[in-house]
Amino acid sequence: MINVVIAGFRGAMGQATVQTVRNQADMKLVAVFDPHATTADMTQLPDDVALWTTDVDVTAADVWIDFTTVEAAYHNAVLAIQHGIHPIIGTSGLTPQQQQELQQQAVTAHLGGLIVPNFGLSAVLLMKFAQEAAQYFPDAEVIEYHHGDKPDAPSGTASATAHLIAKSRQNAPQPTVHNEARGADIDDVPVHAVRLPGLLAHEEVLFGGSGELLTIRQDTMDRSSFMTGVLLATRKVATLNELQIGLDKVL
Ligand SMILES: NC(=O)C1=CN([C@@H]2O[C@H](COP(=O)(O)OP(=O)(O)OC[C@H]3O[C@@H](n4cnc5c(N)ncnc54)[C@H](OP(=O)(O)O)[C@@H]3O)[C@@H](O)[C@H]2O)C=CC1
Ligand SMILES: O=C(O)C1=N[C@H](C(=O)O)C[C@H](O)C1
Repeated sequence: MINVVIAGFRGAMGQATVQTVRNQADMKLVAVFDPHATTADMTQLPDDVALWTTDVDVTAADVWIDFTTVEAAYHNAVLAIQHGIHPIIGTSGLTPQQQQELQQQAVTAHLGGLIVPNFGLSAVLLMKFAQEAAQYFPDAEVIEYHHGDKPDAPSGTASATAHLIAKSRQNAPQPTVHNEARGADIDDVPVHAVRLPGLLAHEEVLFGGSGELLTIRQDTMDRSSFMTGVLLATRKVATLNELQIGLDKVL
């Protein structure tokens, strides 16, 4: 049995994850973590699910699934690692430095974990294909589209895609003139963020070559698409011996 704690259980992703975990025969939701929650927020959950509101409450679980905010996620991951709970961080927006610090803490604690920019298979494949395309088309731009409630920009997926493109391309790209209208500069990859009601989560990568264009696009229509990846990560995270980045590490 895999004992799971979910942080951010009242949010859109947290609620979907609570339902999904509770439907698995090999998983048990032992607790939810939210410093702002009260027992009144627990009405939908069975009596044997604990509410953890402070770090001293945190006791025993195998896996910590985090869908919170960028302000909370780093602290939550530290807490999980300190208590020997494998972290699966779905929350976006951790800086490369924060990710490296957490990786170092996991090494010290001899604990595996995952930081997952996107649990959806279409986005995981988009990142893989973008990495491959960047070897042949060094000139690339990322456009991500999300629902209007998303507070962070660019998305975690777009940042990860830009890092992977930069790592993969060997030739220097054409120099880009940077001004506000050219998007954020992530590893010399321009990244553009669109926020509109009606959207959920979508990403395009445009590669330009001499007289040709390649466009790779993925569309997330429903949050259920993330749940297969969440379950896969929950089942496999204990097999990792460090804090890895990307769902592909357990595919
Ligand atoms: N990796 C992936 O595939 C995906 C990642 N995400 C990411 O997941 C995160 C959450 O998204 P979403 O569910 O849409 O956002 P929501 O705003 O719906 O939910 C966030 C929740 O986090 C809670 N929260 C805030 N601070 C803490 C804390 N310190 N400890 C525990 N809970 C806390 C909030 O509760 P309160 O009201 O009390 O503040 C809220 O319920 C975002 O970063 C998003 O980008 C989203 C989709 C897929
Ligand atoms: O906030 C969201 O909705 C999403 N966040 C993640 C991100 O920032 O990349 C994953 C997905 O795009 C949905």
